Amino acid sequence: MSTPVPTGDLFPVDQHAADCLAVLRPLEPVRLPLLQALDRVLAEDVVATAPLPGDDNSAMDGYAVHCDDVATASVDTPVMLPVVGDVAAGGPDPAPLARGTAVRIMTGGLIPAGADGIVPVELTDGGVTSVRLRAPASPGRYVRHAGDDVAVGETVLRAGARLGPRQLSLAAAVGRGELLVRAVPRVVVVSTGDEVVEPGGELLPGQVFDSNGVGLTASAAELGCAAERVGAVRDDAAGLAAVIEAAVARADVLITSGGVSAGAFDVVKALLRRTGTVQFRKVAVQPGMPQGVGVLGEGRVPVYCLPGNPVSSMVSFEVFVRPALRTLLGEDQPGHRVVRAAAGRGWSAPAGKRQYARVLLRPVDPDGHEHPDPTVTHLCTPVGGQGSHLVADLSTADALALVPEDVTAVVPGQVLDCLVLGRVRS
Ligand SMILES: Nc1nc2c(c(=O)[nH]1)N[C@H]1C(S)=C(S)[C@@H](COP(=O)(O)OP(=O)(O)OC[C@H]3O[C@@H](n4cnc5c(N)ncnc54)[C@H](O)[C@@H]3O)O[C@H]1N2
Ligand code: MOO
Repeated sequence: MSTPVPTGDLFPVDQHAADCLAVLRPLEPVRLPLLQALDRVLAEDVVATAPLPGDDNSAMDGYAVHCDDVATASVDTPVMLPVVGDVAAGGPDPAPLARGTAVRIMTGGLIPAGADGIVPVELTDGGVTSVRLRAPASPGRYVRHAGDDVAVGETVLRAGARLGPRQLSLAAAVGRGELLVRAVPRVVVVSTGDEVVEPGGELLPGQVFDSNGVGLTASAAELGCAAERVGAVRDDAAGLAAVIEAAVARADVLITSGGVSAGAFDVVKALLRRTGTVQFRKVAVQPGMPQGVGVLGEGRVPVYCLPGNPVSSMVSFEVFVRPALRTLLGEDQPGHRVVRAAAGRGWSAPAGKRQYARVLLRPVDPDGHEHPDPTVTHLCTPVGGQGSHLVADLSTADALALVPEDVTAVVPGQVLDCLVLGRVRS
């Protein structure tokens, strides 16, 4: 892990983000039948071993002809040709077509050698032994050539692609029955705190529902991880140690919330610091200053210890954990989706910390007159409140506006990079 560069006594945001990636180890990929690979991330390049289409074939039901034989055909002067056979899709290789003859051909049927055009059945009398053709054919028209779509040796899907229906269909079309895909990371989320209780019950004075556990687990699941929420664990070192040990045994990634600041009962920090493999630090970020990162157990399972304040835990996930999980998922572009937005109004930011302000986005005027810089696509305005406990305002936000460490006041019109929140998949 990297050595801190001084930012006062705060740890630089980018170094913490780099450490969050450095603790990852790639998971073994698995080979799955196509339909089980839906929504998974491809772990291999898929290369076509045959052209697509595989052969020259007809795009229409009609008649395969020599174009020269029907050059004069029209409604008033139809051309009659003997029909020497039928070609169905999937049928045997047809015999070469002699001049002055036609074959009835179906969509997908192989073009006989010599034939260079198709007359669709609608422009004929549909004859079986002989056919009256009311229109000419032009060479190559309605013929789908071998390799039109995909050439032999072409890479049709690249490792890192998310496999949706169209990608699976393409894999099938080039002849694959199975694909090598990334394993689904098992993510276990452990909430901590004596005051934290199961959502849906009754609250006693001072208690809060486990909103962090729900939000973090849903965030990991939305990315495609197998996410499991462990209900709140009490601030008791022995109990927490047992829960964490069990979680590490079945997890590829462990996320904790709470217990990482300076309080007398911050057991996550107290317990995991003793392992020597988890670093706790105050990161130069708001919200989300207290953070832990490291590995646990013989399997060196990555662990991210996020602060308990609800907005801090969710923003920390977005900034630090989301890119790590997307990397583990094998996505080719695990970074944040960023839009550039001009501030609709000003607001204050803390000195020496990078602020991730919760903002609403709206697209700038599509005529482009609203902002002279064409890379600025949106306007951003802060949601009601920026406090680390304001989950209602967080839920309305579209993005996190990145306010650099040296900015203490965002002025109206200032251009900021904004990390778009919500489902963004490669
Ligand atoms: N003296 C100091 N106090 C604090 C500092 C500091 O540097 N010095 N840092 C502050 C900052 S910034 C943050 S963020 C919080 C982080 O605290 P912890 O990670 O130790 O979290 P807790 O103390 O356990 O809880 C904080 C807050 O969040 C509520 N909480 C906790 N877990 C959940 C949950 N699963 N669902 C919903 N809400 C939860 C908890 O009730 C507390 O209100 O520390 C500051 N203090
Ligand atoms: O840094 Mo804390 O995460 O703002 O409340």
